[in-house]
Amino acid sequence: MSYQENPRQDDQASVSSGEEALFKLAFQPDQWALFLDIDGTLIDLADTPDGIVVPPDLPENLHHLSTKLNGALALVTGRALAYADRLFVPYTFPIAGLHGSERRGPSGEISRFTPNAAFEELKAALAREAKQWPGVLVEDKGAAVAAHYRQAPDQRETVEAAMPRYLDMAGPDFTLQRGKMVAEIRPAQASKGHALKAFLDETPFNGRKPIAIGDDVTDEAMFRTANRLGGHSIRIAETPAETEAISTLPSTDALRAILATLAGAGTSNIA
Ligand SMILES: O=P(O)(O)OC[C@H]1O[C@H](O[C@H]2O[C@H](CO)[C@@H](O)[C@H](O)[C@H]2O)[C@H](O)[C@@H](O)[C@@H]1O
Ligand SMILES: [Mg+2]
Repeated sequence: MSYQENPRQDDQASVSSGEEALFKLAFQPDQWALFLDIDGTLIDLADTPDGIVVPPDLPENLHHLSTKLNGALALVTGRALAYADRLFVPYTFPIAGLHGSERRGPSGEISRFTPNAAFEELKAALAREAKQWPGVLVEDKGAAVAAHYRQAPDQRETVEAAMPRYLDMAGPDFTLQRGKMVAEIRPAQASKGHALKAFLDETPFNGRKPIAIGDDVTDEAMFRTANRLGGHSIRIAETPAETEAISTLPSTDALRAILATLAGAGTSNIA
């Protein structure tokens, strides 16, 4: 397994940094909280949003790891909360969806942004126009809407040209979020960084230092927050990526292998 450090150091130092950061969970399970992005981090990317495959042992490994951290493990995703929940049945975790616009804390209480009727019309208009963009998929996520061009990279410019128009229609409560082969309009007031901080204000996350792991532009906000709070941040990146994450891991496989080890270690806690 190889790691890259940001800023780059020699390979051995990078390996130590990345692996050591995660193994802090094992040696100090009452001092750390884990924040995990989903697509491109826990789960391999696929051609379409619905094409992802959840590795069969992943939900249970996360459940065991969460138990060892006394529940201080949260998912922080751009997916809609309800969709993300379905990926990990029978387990549920504290979770932030739509890049932090909806959140279910450890108590089970859900807070979310509710768009007005005009946003429904906007989504319908985007879906209609996208029918003229061969291969582009529109994903209705409730309070957000994404236009995916992974299956039609030649449509990128068309999508990029159109989305600011839809953002204007959506108004100041919304922002344009870019991601991997996707542009989406989502509520502006939230971010993954704010979501991470909100979790840390609640039991059992409070008093712990965060480790945030992600793979995309939207995750940079939680990397910054984790770094600022004295925690650690790890970006999943097969190739060098511009990031504020303190270290990187080369693949979802590499991360899942470490999480599986952490999940399996010990009985009552990780140590
Ligand atoms: O914050 P995340 O959990 O990483 O979610 C980010 C977006 O993930 C999904 O889109 C991405 O993954 C798809 C499946 O692999 C892929 O086809 C697409 O190109 C990627 O952009 C999801 O569909 C989005 O709603 C999330 O915002
Ligand atoms: Mg991701």
